[in-house]
Amino acid sequence: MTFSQDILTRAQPIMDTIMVHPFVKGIATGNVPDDILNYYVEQDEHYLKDYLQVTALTVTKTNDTNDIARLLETAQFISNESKAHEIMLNITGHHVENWRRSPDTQRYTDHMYTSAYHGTYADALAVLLPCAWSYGVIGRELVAQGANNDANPLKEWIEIYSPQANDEIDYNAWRFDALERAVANLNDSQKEQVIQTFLKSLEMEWRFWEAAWNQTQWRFDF
Ligand SMILES: Cc1ncc(CO)c(N)n1
Repeated sequence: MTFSQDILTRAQPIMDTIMVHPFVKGIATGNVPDDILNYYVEQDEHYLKDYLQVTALTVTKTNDTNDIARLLETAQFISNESKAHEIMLNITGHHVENWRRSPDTQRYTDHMYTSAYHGTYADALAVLLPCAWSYGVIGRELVAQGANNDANPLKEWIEIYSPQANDEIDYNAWRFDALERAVANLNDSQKEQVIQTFLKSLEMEWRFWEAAWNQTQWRFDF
């Protein structure tokens, strides 16, 4: 079994649970309460800013110029993500107000910074991967279910994240390929560390949906 296959096998139970999360099922039917969409977008604005910065940190951890170029290209996807946010905000009529970063968002972004800053190149790739990979799975599966129909106000949101037939590069395939190369010279315990980093990010993805669904906040105002 390759390293990527091992990761994907261990990721499956978490990914299956994300697919049946009420928020994700709500996206499939186009029914998500406004408060939940607003909370999600407000938190995702924080998240995506940090995602870009951690991508920049990851760039400094490799000397492979092709990987560097690809990482910089993935940062360009951020403009699509702004569109994804606009689709949700058009439904609710909300404008981003820079709400306080929630405990779950803080925990996820702290995990990203810590892994990328203190870890190897492989750790940095692994901490970023579940973000794009899990949304790619959501997009693909919702399109396969026909959820991107004209009656769904989140149709375009789904299509932003689903792989397109005319995509020139399969970035998630490249991400796993880069990770495979990055772990090639690591020993077994270092490899296990990389898998843990990936799976923790994937659980944080589940928590991100869950936090929005439950509108999780800090207990105190300070
Ligand atoms: C939390 C989170 N994970 C993944 C994505 C997809 O890039 C996103 N926009 N937000």
